Amino acid sequence: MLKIEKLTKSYGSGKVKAVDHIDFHVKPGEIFGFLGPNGAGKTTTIKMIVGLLKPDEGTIRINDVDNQEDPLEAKRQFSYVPDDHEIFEKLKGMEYLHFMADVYGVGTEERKAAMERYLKLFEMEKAANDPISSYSHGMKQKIVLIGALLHDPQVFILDEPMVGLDPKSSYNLKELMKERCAQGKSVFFSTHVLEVAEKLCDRIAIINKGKIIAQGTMVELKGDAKEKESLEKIFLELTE
Ligand SMILES: Nc1ncnc2c1ncn2[C@@H]1O[C@H](COP(=O)(O)OP(=O)(O)OP(=O)(O)O)[C@@H](O)[C@H]1O
Repeated sequence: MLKIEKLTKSYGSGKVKAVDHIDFHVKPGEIFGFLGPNGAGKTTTIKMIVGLLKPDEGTIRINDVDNQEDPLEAKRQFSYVPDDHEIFEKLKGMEYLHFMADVYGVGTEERKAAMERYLKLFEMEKAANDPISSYSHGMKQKIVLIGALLHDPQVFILDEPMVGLDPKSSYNLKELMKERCAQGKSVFFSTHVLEVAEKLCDRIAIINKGKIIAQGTMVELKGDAKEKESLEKIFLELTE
């Protein structure tokens, strides 16, 4: 569903190798966590997957569509929730949602039902009529999440999605991730919250200095580590 092979990206004419020949495969029905210390290469990887950065080498297939050969079709296969919220602040929440639904060609009835469901779930019904410029960080995160869910993507890609969400919204997002996976869709997200990754993810990859240093289920990762304990201990041991 999301297949990454030999993906590589350098900045500053090759001086900083941010991502160095990484491979991973997110299967249908899987929640896949992407972990790593600050500056490890997570956001660079995600930006290549969603088409915001051009890889130096490697391939990215989203739902069997190569994102360099057919970028438009590849973009129809996923939704992306970035870690910064560079959205149209002058729009009202509702206007932004209609814009997103238009971009993805979501029909009138379908968008109405999805908006009703997700605005209620994230307690944004009233705020949807206010300009996004008046929103808190968490509210911006929620409107971006709702916009990303409207076209019911096969692959849901999120960069640090829990940051700024209150406990209830964070819980609801985790439940939504599980629901999507039960429907055979995939979720790929980066996080620094190891407890969330440990509880939620079917599989995890740990990236450090641009290279994937461990990958697998929690059981498999524990098998690789000296300390057969928490993901936190495994993470600290592998990235030290
Ligand atoms: N636009 C850029 N120009 C030059 N170097 C960059 C640029 N963006 C990222 N880098 C460098 O690439 C490396 C990987 O950065 P990246 O943002 O992908 O890491 P990250 O794992 O997402 O980090 P964090 O957890 O801190 O968000 C770092 O060394 C970073 O300094």
